[in-house]
Amino acid sequence: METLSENRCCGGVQGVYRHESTVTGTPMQFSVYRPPQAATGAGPVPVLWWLSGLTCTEENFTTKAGAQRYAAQHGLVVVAPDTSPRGLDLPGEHDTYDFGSGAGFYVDATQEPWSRHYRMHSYITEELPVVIGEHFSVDMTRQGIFGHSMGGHGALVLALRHPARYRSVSAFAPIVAPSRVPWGEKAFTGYLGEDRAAWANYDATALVADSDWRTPILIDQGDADTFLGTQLTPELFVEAAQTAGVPVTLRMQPGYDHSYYFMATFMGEHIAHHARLLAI
Ligand SMILES: N[C@@H](CCC(=O)N[C@@H](CSC=O)C(=O)NCC(=O)O)C(=O)O
Repeated sequence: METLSENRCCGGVQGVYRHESTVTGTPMQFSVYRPPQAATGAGPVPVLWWLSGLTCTEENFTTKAGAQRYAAQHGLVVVAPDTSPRGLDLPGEHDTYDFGSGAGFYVDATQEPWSRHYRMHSYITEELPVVIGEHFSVDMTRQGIFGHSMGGHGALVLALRHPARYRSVSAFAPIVAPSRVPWGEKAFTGYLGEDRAAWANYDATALVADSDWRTPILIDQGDADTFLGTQLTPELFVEAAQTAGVPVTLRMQPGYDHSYYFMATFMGEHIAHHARLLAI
């Protein structure tokens, strides 16, 4: 692992790192915030994973979300991976903002030419945790996950598919039913193929219908978000969760849009939500 930068922040350290991923077959960058508690020798601290949305790298969350202050307050390491492999030039990979680079959708692609490199599900659940565990003082028995939009989709899917791994989950403006909206249909067709049966493994609304997840899920959604009705459809997830007995709170936030200004406003409440569940 190579250190690209480290800056003192809120009493801890905000770092950016790079490693060679065998899962994606590319170099991958990620950011890690270490709170002051991680430096005092007080013992390993819980890990909170952040998954970003379309067009993001590991940097957007680090510079725009204002999460470090709250992570420091609660003593959480926060890891933010990139949103796709980089450094490739697959056909069409860089042509549109919602597919290919910056748009890995947290799936393991099965379709050529994506299947060799676009394996973000395995990267985030298998390879990166090992790297984090080796290099940082973290308690891997206490992991939570949250994210935004495409990353909110990723957070919900990873938590529902790996309930023994993640103790807490929340999301900002998540794409909750990718199989049924244009962003998801485009990505899943490209990465997973035409057979929609294969899509259900990566669709939070399909997954929650058959889930025994029982810790509270927090979702914040701005009602002035221009993607709300067409791409995000949070009511579909809430309905399926309630039917399955999965506790979910959807907070419609008046006047807020899809931006990091919205997320920065409620970031403290999301991190407190995770800290409460990870303290158990
Ligand atoms: N360029 C696109 C929209 C891109 C966009 O809004 N990206 C969001 C995530 S959207 C869902 O995953 C984002 O987080 N952007 C980075 C940022 O720093 O704001 C369009 O114009 O429609």
